[in-house]
Amino acid sequence: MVPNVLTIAGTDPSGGAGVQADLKAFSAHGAYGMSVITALVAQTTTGVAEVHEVPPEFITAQLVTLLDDVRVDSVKIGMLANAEVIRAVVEVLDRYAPPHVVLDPVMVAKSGDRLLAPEAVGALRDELLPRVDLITPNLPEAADLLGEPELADVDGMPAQAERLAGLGAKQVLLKGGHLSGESSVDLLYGDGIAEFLTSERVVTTNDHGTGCTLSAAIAALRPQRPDWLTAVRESKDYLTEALRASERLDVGHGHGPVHHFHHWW
Ligand SMILES: Nc1ncnc2c1ncn2[C@@H]1O[C@H](COP(=O)(O)OP(=O)(O)O)[C@@H](O)[C@H]1O
Ligand SMILES: Cc1ncc(COP(=O)(O)OP(=O)(O)O)c(N)n1
Repeated sequence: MVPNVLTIAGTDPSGGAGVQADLKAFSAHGAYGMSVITALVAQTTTGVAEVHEVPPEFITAQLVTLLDDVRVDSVKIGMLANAEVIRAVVEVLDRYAPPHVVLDPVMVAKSGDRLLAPEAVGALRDELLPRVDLITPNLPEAADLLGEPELADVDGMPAQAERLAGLGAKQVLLKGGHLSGESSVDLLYGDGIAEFLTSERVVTTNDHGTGCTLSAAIAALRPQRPDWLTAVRESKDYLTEALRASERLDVGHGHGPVHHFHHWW
C-alpha cells in the first residue's frame, strides 16, 4: 500500500527545505505526498527575506477540506509561524486523530532567521507537543523548549531527551547535528528505548533543510515499517547519503541535500 502522507509546513522556493523538500522526501520513500501551507516564505539557502503568514482560519479550511476527503496515514508538521496557527492545527489533530504525527519544531532557520514567533514557543510545548507521536528537535530547539542551556556534547543527550519526553511527546529524536566531531549522533528516546544513531559527519556546506528532510522521510517510512526505530534509522541513512551526494555534484554552496540528491539519484 502506498501511504498518503501530509506535510503541514511553510514554503521554500529554493526547494531545499519546507513543503518542497518534504514532498521530495515523501516521493523518495514511496509515499503519496499532500501539503497544507502555513506560511509563504521568501527565502533561499542563505536566508529569509520575508514571511507571509497564512491566516489560521485558512489553514483550518485547507486541513478540513483535505481530511474530510482523503485517508491520511501519517503527518509531518514543520513551520507553524505563530501561536494561532499552532492552535488551529491542535484543533484539527483532536478532531481527526491522524496516525503517526511527526513534529519538527521549526523555530529558527540555519541562517538565524526566526520561523516561529518567540511568544509561540509555549503553545508549541504545552498544547501541540503532547499531541504528537514523535518530536525531532535539534539541540537549540531542545534548549528553547526546556528553557535550559544548549547541550555542548553527546553525554547530556539521554537526560535531556528524558526531560523532553516529560513534556508529553510519545517519542523524542534528539538530533546532534549542531555538535562537532567525526560523527553526527542522534538519540531516539521513548517507549522503553534510548538508542543512539550514529553516522559519519559529512564535511559540507550543503546542509540547508536537513531537519526537514529527515522528519519528512520518517513520516513517509513510519506507515511502511514495524516501528519508529526502523523508520528513523533508514531515514538517517538516506539523509547521510544525500549529504554525501551533494558534495559529489559540486554545484556550489548552500543548497539543500535533497535538492542535489534527487538530481544525482
Ligand atoms: N554534516 C553532517 N553530516 C551527517 N549528518 C548530519 C550532518 N549535519 C546534520 N546531520 C544529521 O542531519 C539531521 C539533522 O540534524 P540537525 O542539523 O541537528 O537538525 P536541523 O537540521 O533541524 O538543524 C540529524 O540526523 C543529524 O545527525
Ligand atoms: C519553510 C521552512 N521550514 C523549515 C526551514 C528550516 O530549514 P533550515 O533553515 O535549513 O534548517 P533545518 O531544516 O536544517 O533545521 C526553512 N528554512 N524554511
